[in-house]
Amino acid sequence: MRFFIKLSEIMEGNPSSVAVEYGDEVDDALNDVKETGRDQREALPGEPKCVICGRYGEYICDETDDDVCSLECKQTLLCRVANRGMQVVPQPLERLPATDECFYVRDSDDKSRSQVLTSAQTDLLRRKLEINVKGNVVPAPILSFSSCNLPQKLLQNIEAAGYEMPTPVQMQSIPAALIGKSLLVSADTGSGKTASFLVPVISRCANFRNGHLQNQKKPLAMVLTPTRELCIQVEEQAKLLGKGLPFKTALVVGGDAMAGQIYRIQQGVELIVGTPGRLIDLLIKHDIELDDIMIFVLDEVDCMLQRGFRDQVMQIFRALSQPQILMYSATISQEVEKMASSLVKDIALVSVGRPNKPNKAVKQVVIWVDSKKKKQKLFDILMSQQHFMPPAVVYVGSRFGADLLSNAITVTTGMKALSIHGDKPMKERREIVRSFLIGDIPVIVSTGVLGRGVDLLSVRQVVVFDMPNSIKEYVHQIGRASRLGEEGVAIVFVNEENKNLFPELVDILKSSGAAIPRELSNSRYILSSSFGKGSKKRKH
Ligand SMILES: Nc1ncnc2c1ncn2[C@@H]1O[C@H](COP(=O)(O)OP(=O)(O)OP(=O)(O)O)[C@@H](O)[C@H]1O
Repeated sequence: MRFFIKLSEIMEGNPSSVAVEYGDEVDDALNDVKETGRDQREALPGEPKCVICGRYGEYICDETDDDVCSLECKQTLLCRVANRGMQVVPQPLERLPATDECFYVRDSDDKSRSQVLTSAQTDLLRRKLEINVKGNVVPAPILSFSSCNLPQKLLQNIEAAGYEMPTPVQMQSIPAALIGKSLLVSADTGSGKTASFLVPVISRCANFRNGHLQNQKKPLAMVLTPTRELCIQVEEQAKLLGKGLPFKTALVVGGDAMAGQIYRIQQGVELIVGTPGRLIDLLIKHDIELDDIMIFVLDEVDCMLQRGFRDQVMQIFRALSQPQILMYSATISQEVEKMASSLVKDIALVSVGRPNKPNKAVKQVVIWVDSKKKKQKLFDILMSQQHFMPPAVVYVGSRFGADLLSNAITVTTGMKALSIHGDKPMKERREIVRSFLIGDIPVIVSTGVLGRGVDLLSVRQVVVFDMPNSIKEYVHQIGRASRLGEEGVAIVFVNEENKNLFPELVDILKSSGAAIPRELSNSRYILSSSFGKGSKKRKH
């Protein structure tokens, strides 16, 4: 059984006969291939076993010759192999995996420049990469960074960053954003959304500057994010990708002196990255001209359009002259879709993978534990050689709680743990994140400030000590345990106090194939919520 689709056939073949190859069988056979390990049966004695999960190894992975039970386990296998540094991509532009987020088309020669997909090929490619698109005139996904006329220097910077191939969300949103489309994009945590807006922002800004010689350089693009930490990270990545181009950035966040930020903007920058509060402050107190802003990015858009941020974001938006808007998150509700569509006419909606669901690469281990026993349970985990995988982030619900818990960890386990939250000065927050990222601190206890967007590269374990207020935030928090499909673990403490989240949490756990603690599945809050779907709900 051959376990791949040949991209060369998408590219060259007659669209009506594009073959998805599973041995000699075509299309229909696709339905028979097990998507996940859960769809597969146990192996009978003497039968091959999946090298990942041990179920019936019905298929042979072409790239490694190992037995696997499903597309999901094949993906996991390929990720592992890739992480071990083995070359598993067989031929440039030859093979495209069925649902493999971390296994992309390699851009190794110039062939891709001339390749234009027909609409049938585009549909097939989108189906394979789980890309859904709604809206008019959305270009086909790109197969390589070099296929969309990016400035040469930007291509070099992308390569220097180690990005060999675009991820699926980049494949679709980069070409669409480059032609000026406004987009609402949802894709998994850790799937490369940041570069998917930075690449077009940098390209469009650099091209504009090269084409318009002006003395006064007003900002051309603005990215808003909900936290200072995320702004810092986005600006750093923008600098890296924009190096050597006419592309300067300014960071506008609270906690840093405003004078320096204004000075920098007045010297002429292309991109402002900031939090809404500080930006409004700056706009009210100082004369910053925003009329040249042509791209407005809302990262973590669902959070940015929530009460709390929405008014500030709208105030900033109204100060701009109808820019292209790019909006991104791993969690986008219908309400956000409606709000986004009302902001801008002719918006395109792009979603990659399973919207609003946790990243499949994060294993969720949910433990029922009473509030009074949570600390001890956490200490047990941190002191267990088997279960502790530093560096780890522990998420709590309050600033005070973060301080108390980090002290308690240090006292009880002897391990260095620090807290991070909104009451700490900016300088200290920067230093804490830096020490954590370079491995000086094995455990960081955080409120929501590190819950969304931040790319904590080496983190493979998070502990959700206090469940956040919504399942959306939960999806983002546990998403810190995996980047680009690498496997991670989220240990999650739940108890009766989180009852308002039980129905959604159980749905999420079921859809991820995670074990559900007995107390949770037997809870009357679950039983009553699933009782007679469509009939009236009981009131508690
Ligand atoms: N094409 C690529 N090739 C290799 N690595 C990439 C590529 N694109 C992005 N990355 C890396 O993948 C990691 C995750 O990307 P990023 O932080 O943008 O994810 P995200 O989708 O914004 O996640 P989240 O929703 O959690 O914010 C980063 O370390 C980034 O540098």
